[in-house]
Amino acid sequence: MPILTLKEAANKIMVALDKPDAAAALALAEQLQGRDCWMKVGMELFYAAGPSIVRDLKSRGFRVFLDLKMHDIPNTVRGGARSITRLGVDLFNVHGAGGVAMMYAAAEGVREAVEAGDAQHAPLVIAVTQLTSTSQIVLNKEIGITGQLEDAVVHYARLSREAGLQGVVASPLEVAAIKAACGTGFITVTPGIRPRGADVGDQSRITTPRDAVDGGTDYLVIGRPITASHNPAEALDNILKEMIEQ
Ligand SMILES: O=c1ccn([C@@H]2O[C@H](COP(=O)(O)O)[C@@H](O)[C@H]2O)c(=O)[nH]1
Repeated sequence: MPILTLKEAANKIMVALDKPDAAAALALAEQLQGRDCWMKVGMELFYAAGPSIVRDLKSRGFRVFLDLKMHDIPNTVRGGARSITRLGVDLFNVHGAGGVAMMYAAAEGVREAVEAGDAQHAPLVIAVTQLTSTSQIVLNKEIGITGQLEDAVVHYARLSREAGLQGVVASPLEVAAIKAACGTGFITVTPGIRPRGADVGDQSRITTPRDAVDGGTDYLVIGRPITASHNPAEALDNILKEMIEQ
């Protein structure tokens, strides 16, 4: 794996701003300003703060991943994708379990918003494969999908590529298999990142930041190891240091 510069490493980090309101999220984002990382806005923050949080983060120079994991009938997802595209986010996601027609509708919604002149750029659209909190046992015994978890992830990755999406959300452990199946340019966005000794919490399929980089992932989604730290900027800097160490 080629050694990364500090800027390249920071560009790969998406900080999960899982905060209860805009004030808390922006206070945290400001502590991390100047480091070139992305901000990920998920359900907790978006449902509390609304679309203005995207504009607030964009105006501070951050790239924004809107992580709302749409999963609905194709017509509804198409409309959702149009609205999200108008917001100016850089990346958003849908659930691969919605199927090819639903994922295709998301991509269509993006095109429609851009062609109508409602958006300055087209966001990337990616699909969630299997949540990183899902274990092999839960997949087989509870959700009822048989076979290996990695195969289920690769199956969704193939479907999302077929639907014209640009990548997937998966664990760093599945990156090699996804790239082998869908090509190296197919984007992998990987939560389930835990620095050595960090609390695993509800995640199941995890690696360290360094192992994720060495495994070839494009983006590392990191929440609590940074956001729950008493010094988030220092926690992020330590992760960056680990990612670029020779
Ligand atoms: O499969 C998935 C999809 C999304 N996430 C999101 O990533 C972050 C991870 O936060 P941590 O605190 O580092 O666990 C969180 O916002 C999830 O909603 C995921 O973990 N797994």
